[in-house]
Order: sequence, then structure tokens, then C-alpha cells
Amino acid sequence: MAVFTPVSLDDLETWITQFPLGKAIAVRGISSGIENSNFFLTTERGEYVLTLFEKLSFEQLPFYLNLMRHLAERGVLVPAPVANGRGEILHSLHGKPASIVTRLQGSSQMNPQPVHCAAVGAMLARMHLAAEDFPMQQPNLRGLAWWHETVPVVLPYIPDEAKALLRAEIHTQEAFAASHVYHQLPRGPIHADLFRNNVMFDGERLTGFFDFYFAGCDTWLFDVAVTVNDWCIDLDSGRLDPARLRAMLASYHAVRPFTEAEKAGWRTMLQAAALRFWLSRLYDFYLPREAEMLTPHDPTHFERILRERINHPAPALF
Ligand SMILES: Nc1ncnc2c1ncn2[C@@H]1O[C@H](COP(=O)(O)OP(=O)(O)OP(=O)(O)O)[C@@H](O)[C@H]1O
Ligand SMILES: N[C@@H](CCO)C(=O)O
Repeated sequence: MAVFTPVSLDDLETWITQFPLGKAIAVRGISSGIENSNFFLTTERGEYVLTLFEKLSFEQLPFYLNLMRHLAERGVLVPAPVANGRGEILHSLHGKPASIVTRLQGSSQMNPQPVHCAAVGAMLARMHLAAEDFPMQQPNLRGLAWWHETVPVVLPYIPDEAKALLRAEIHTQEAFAASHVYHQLPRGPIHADLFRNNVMFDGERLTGFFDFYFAGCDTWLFDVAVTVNDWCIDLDSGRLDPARLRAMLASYHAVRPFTEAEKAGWRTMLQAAALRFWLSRLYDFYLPREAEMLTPHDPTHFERILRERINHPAPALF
């Protein structure tokens, strides 16, 4: 359903010859994405994913694709972009920007156990360290500046209680962002959307992180908080699950120990990560883009998580 631009084997016959992949044998649309047209591509050399980018432009894509290449070259499990004979990883197909990346094995683990959370925590820390010397810069486009801009846009649509919470939280976050603690937080390229549906597992073995199209430079702690808020909670109440939380944080900390500033900022950062997705979901819910095809995600899920993080503060970081 969510293949916006169809691609056939005939379309690929000549196009594929620029890559060291042999002939294209099969191409099959993937229905689950909502942003791009994605295809499983089988060639004489193996299994790949072909993406035609429906919204991101030729100017925006190099940051994401080069970051994936940088990480893959350093052994972080992410899809590796395939370069053509000229070394290029960003291409054009049917007038759209396009890429081919390696296909990750397995499927998403939507009911994670501590063992899965531990694997994600360790790989996330490895990813942060491996991206430290990535030379390109792009801010997190869903960071504080975007929150500031979006709060007044969604406020008129939401009930009074939610309005009060949203106003109070944006103040908290603006004060936090101006604080000494915040400025000491280690930063670098982050994934920024590492939900369960953006990680593949083969049983208990993590096979990769994908969907880097919200990546940007921001605090590492924000990435940890976003990930915790999706992987380590009871989905109905939003409450943190102590066993999964411990597993994820301990394995992250074992690879890249948390700093004193991170310990001081942890609870506020969990709130920031909840605010980020509450806001984007409110925006998509009340101001859907034209021809939006899928049911928007439920914003109240992240409102609940935010209230939980405020009313029942998380245990201290390691
Ligand atoms: N490298 C990959 N290896 C294996 N499967 C992949 C890979 N990339 C994407 N997929 C599959 O394609 C689906 C859609 O991909 P992705 O989430 O990147 O799309 P999207 O259009 O950005 O959608 P959304 O924003 O909804 O997540 C994934 O759920 C996954 O099943
Ligand atoms: N992970 C986001 C969707 C964008 O990838 C959410 O659940 O709201």
C-alpha cells in the first residue's frame, strides 16, 4: 500500500548495471513504510533494499547515507549503502532520489525482553562512539527549535489539561537547554528515532538499526531517552519496566560510561524525549499532511509517558 512510485524489473535492467551487483532478479514492494517507497531487491549478489525517497531531497540525503556508510565501515550493524562504479551512494530513479542498502536479516521485536534491550543498549553506545569522528553536521531537525515552533501550532487543538502540561514542559525544557548541566552533555550524531520498529533481531541476535532519516547531531543522552521510552516501558501505562531499563542502561554504560552531567540530566531528558514524540504525534494528528494515507499514531501515548516521567521519576542513572 505504501509504494508511492512503482519499480519493475524492466525499470532496473539498465539502471542496475552501474552497481557491482550483477543482474536484478526480483523486486518486491514493502508495504509498511509511510515516508518512502521501499523494495526488497534480489540481485545476483544477494539481498538489498531499494528506496525511492518521496520527501527528502538530494540536498538532505547525503548526511543520512554517509552516516550509515561511516557506521557500517566501523562495524556498527546498520544497512550499508552500495556505491556505484563512481563511488556514489545517492542515485536517481524515476526522477526521485534513490539508494540501495544491504538488507538486514530478521524482523522487529515488538515484545522485547531484557536480553533484547541489553543488545540495543550496547549497540547504541557503539554507534555513538563510532559516529564521533563523522565529519558532516546536521542539527536534530526535531529538536528544541522545532518544539518551540510547534507548541503554539498544536495548542489550540488540545484540551485544557493537556495545554497546561505542554506549556509547563516546554518551559522546563527551555530552562534545561540553557543550563550548565545541559551544555556539558556529550554530543554527536544520533539516530533520534530508535523505536522497536527500527531495529531488526534474528531471535535474540540484534542484526541492525535502520531508518536513519531523523538522525542529526544532538546529545547522546537524548538518544538513550528516546530509546528507553519505547523499549523499556509497559505500553499501556507508559511506566518504566525496571528489568528492561536496567538491562539497556547497564549494557550502554559498559560500552560508554555515563558522565556526571548525564546523571544530573537524566530525568529531564526522559521528559524531553516524551515531549518530542507527543508533539510530532499531535502535529500529525491535528494537521495531517495532504493525502496522508495511514492512521496517525496516538498522541496520548506520549502524553501519558510524559506525565509518568514527571510523577514517578526514573531511578538514577548508573
Ligand atoms: N535495510 C533493511 N533491511 C531489511 N528490511 C528493511 C531495511 N530497510 C527497510 N526495511 C523494511 O522496510 C520497512 C519500511 O522501512 P522504513 O521504516 O525505513 O520506511 P519508511 O518509509 O521510512 O517508514 P516509517 O517512517 O514508517 O518507518 C521496514 O519496516 C522494514 O521491514
Ligand atoms: N517513531 C515515531 C514515528 C516516526 O518514525 C513515532 O512513533 O511517533
